[in-house]
Amino acid sequence: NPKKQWSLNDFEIGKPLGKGKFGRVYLAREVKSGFIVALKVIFKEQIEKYRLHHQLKREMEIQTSLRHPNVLRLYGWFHDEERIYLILEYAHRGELYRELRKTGRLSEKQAAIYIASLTQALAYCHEKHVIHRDIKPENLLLDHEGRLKIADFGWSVQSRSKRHTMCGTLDYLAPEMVENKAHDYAVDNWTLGILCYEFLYGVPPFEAERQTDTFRRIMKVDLSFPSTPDVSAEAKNLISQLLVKDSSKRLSLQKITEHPWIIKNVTSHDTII
Ligand SMILES: Cc1cc(Nc2nc(/C=C/c3ccccc3)nc3cc(N4CCN(C)CC4)ccc23)n[nH]1
Repeated sequence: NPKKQWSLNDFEIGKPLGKGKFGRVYLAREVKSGFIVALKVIFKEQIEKYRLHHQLKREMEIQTSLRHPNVLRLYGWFHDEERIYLILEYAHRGELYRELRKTGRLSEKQAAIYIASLTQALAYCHEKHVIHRDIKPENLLLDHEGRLKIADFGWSVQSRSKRHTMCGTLDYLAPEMVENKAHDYAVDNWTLGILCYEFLYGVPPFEAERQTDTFRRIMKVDLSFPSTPDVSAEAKNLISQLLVKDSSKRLSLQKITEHPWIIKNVTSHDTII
């Protein structure tokens, strides 16, 4: 229940799942119910040192308010002297990018299912005036049914106006973000194009040795499709309609769900549950 005041005594802490910038994430079990969660522990001095108090507060408000099958739940939080604890939904199959590294790349059907799930999650976030801005494989988790969950709303913002803040690694950033220009919801549409390419080819489209080269390739939208693996024309068509420099010309989330490649590969039951 959301109003309960949680404390560390309510949980048995399990193995560490990963280490983020500001603390670690642990497997944990709520003692009374036996309910499994992921407990994200953040050190207050780290937050104060980088003056991220307001950003963390915003991440928590945003993630608490979002309820969608493809958005990782933030059930609640508590703090003690030195740390803040976020009680997060546990995704049993871990990080999507590890699956991507293991298999190299995904089948067109699997890639389309993930893109359709992400599109539905983003459409939900955008109607709640939330731009995620940092969708990348590291922020995508898989639950026990292999359903995709967007995690880590650290860089998302409640937005009614244009945003001007720099964030994230370059590979996934839209030109207007890389140029530090005003940007809006359409940055997430660009990122869907990046992810779709990476799901199918195993690497992001503008990858380069040095960040300056990635920057240049993004600004030029220097997009090319290798001859192998052999990727369908529909998939390339969708990617080409998302990786468009003019953000107003990118395919809308609605149009993505209606795209032939999505229709062909995703029967609705895969993503609706
Ligand atoms: C918030 C959250 C995480 C989570 N689940 C998992 N997170 C992370 C790695 C997490 C992490 C956290 C911070 C920084 C880096 C990684 N790794 C996981 C690895 C998992 N396994 C079980 C399945 N195995 C095949 C691979 C290892 C399962 C769940 C994981 N659910 N909810």
